[in-house]
Amino acid sequence: LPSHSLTFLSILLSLRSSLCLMLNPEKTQMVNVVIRNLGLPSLEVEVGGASLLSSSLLMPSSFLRFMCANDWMNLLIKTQYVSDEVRMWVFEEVLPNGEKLTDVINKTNENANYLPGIKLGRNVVADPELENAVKEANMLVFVTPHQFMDGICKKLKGKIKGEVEAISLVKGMEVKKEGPCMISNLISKELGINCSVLMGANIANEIAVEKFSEATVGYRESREIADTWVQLFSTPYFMVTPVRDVEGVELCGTLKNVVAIAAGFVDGLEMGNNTKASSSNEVLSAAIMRIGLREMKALSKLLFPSVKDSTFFESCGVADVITTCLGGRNRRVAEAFAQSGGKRSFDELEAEMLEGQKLQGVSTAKELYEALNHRGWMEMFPLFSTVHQICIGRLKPDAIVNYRNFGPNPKL
Ligand SMILES: NC(=O)c1ccc[n+]([C@@H]2O[C@H](COP(=O)([O-])OP(=O)(O)OC[C@H]3O[C@@H](n4cnc5c(N)ncnc54)[C@H](O)[C@@H]3O)[C@@H](O)[C@H]2O)c1
Ligand SMILES: O=P(O)(O)OC[C@H](O)CO
Repeated sequence: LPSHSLTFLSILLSLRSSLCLMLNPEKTQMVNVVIRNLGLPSLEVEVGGASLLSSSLLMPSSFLRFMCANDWMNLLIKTQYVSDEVRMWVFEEVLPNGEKLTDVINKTNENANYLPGIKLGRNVVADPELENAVKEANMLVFVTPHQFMDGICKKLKGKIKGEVEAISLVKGMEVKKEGPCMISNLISKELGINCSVLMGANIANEIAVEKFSEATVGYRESREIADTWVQLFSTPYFMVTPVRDVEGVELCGTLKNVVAIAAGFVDGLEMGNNTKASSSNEVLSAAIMRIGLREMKALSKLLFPSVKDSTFFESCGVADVITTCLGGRNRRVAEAFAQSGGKRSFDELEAEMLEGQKLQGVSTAKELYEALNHRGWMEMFPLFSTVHQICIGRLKPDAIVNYRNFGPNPKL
């Protein structure tokens, strides 16, 4: 698998193969949860055991569960430090040898599809039954490609009981008739529970090898809940900062994927050019990142006036834009798309290059385009709208460097 498949903390939420961690606070003094995105990265979480888990806000009972599927989630599942059973919801797949993915995980402690070579804790149990996996949960972590979240929430509706807190690592949005719906909102509305978010510059394969990185927890009201998530995910090499701005943090994680597609187009346009001048490419990439960040901030504040400027300087903001535009899957596949002159479709390239992992930026660009169109904001966001039009073949990839479209916009 491509190393970055770890899909970050989305681990916690992605449903490709979801996970549930069940921790018994009475037995657990210190819980270290290692989260791995699809292939490499791992995120270690230290939990102040009893004190954290017995927080009245979070856990009337004693179960912490992670619902995730793939990369990111699998990192979390490297829970050899968790004393009790860890249940992980896994989107069932049949491997080429005919075995079920969940059987293989339970037999070998390895996710052969999305995290090969990494031993999960012996207490990790892969569960293909979504409802069973979340039973008795009072902390839920969602990490799944955003396109599956609506279906997952519908299946879970009415099944989540009691005092439950959720956190979403999913970078993406749903567009409903009434406008864009952030995934944390979808979870809150469908399941009737509070949902925080965790976003940041987190390429799975780098986290897998425990390179230092940061993330931002966006919370709504309770600092106590935010601190609990921060404690849960923080490790010496994974620094988590709480910010009271759920929408701002989540929109950063969502919109940066569209900027990364634009950055990939720029890189792809250079391919085949023997005189490729890295300096000019860097200049162009920097321009795309700056323009993208400006559109991210402007749109976020238009949608939610409460969004804070300072959020864009957290890991979820400028850092994730840089990381994804330099090293993410969205950038890589968009580069291949531009190299083909737009002749190969994103679906084809995704299947060929990502081996089961899912691109977020292309569908988000479409959703964004619909939302901008619906509100009459298209002209205010030329980068966002150009990306979608290139993706569907209405414009050629080199439209991304039509700087006249991206000049100063007094409305932003
Ligand atoms: N990989 C990273 O580096 C990374 C980092 C940060 C955030 N994220 C975010 O995490 C989220 C999940 O991304 P990912 O990279 O872990 O996933 P992915 O892109 O690797 O997608 C594959 C996952 O989708 C699941 N899946 C496939 N079909 C499904 C279905 N019908 N229903 C439910 N699940 C299905 C598979 O089981 C597998 O776990 C995304 O929002 C992503 O933006 C990823
Ligand atoms: O590989 P990408 O493009 O999905 O990006 C992964 C993460 O979101 C980077 O923070």
